[in-house]
Amino acid sequence: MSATTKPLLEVNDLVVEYGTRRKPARVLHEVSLAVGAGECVGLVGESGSGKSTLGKAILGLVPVAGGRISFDGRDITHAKGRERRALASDIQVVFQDPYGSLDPLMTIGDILAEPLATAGTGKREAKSLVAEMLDRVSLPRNVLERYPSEFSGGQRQRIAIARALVRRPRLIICDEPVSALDLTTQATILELLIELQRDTGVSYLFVSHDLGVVRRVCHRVAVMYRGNLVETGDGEQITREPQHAYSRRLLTASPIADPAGQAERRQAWLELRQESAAV
Ligand SMILES: Nc1ncnc2c1ncn2[C@@H]1O[C@H](COP(=O)(O)OP(=O)(O)OP(=O)(O)O)[C@@H](O)[C@H]1O
Repeated sequence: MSATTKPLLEVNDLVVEYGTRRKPARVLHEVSLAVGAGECVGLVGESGSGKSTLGKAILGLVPVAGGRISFDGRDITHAKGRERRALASDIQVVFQDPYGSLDPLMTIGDILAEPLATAGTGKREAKSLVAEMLDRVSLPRNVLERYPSEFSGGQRQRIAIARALVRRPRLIICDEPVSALDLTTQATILELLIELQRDTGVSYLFVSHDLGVVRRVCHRVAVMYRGNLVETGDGEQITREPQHAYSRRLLTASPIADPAGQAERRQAWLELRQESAAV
């Protein structure tokens, strides 16, 4: 991160513990990570390494036992109540399971309008924002009266992405957003996420156990192992010369997908960052 561009999200020495006060189980050990404006940072690691817990801590869904989380220079580590609700305008999430994350009793129209109603957006403006989001995720307007059960996994994930985007957040935590989908659908959703980032400048913290997926969409990659962040770098570099033994193992287990595309995407982001620093 250059001195001229401050990261949008900064996590410093973050500690999260589950269990009880008497018998705490530490699952994040002083984790530090930064995500710049318009950047996609991938968080990879095996199951149980603490990736989702880090995402949840940023969203305020688990208590923080130590360290600090800042968003746009503001300390949000222990934000609660009104302050936390207001943060929903800036930080949103897309979960892994497009079947469980959409309320089956709500129409798509209501699902997409709900975050706007919570934010106090007027009905007319909400209607036009919802229509715009449907266009962005390539869904027709006639889905509004229908229910989640009428859609495929990929279509549901498009709806979940539209819902995350509708308040125009600056950061989306994507928690394994494609791992419940078949390979072809994975590819189209990843393309959609890349395109949306290019068009809106939103940042992503992209959680995945799949290094191949992360390399495809992310400018930088952070590797987690047993609650520790063991390595951060660009995907190219981690693939070429992994520093940590665990990264080497992760690499051996991952098919290498599109290294040229990843390098190109990182370069584009670096150029964008330089341009915005120069303004
Ligand atoms: N609510 C909870 N209570 C107690 N322990 C938990 C809780 N949630 C997660 N853990 C434990 O915390 C550790 C980290 O879990 P976490 O879900 O963050 O890992 P992960 O890397 O996201 O794994 P996965 O890829 O399987 O989702 C694991 O050991 C898990 O068992």
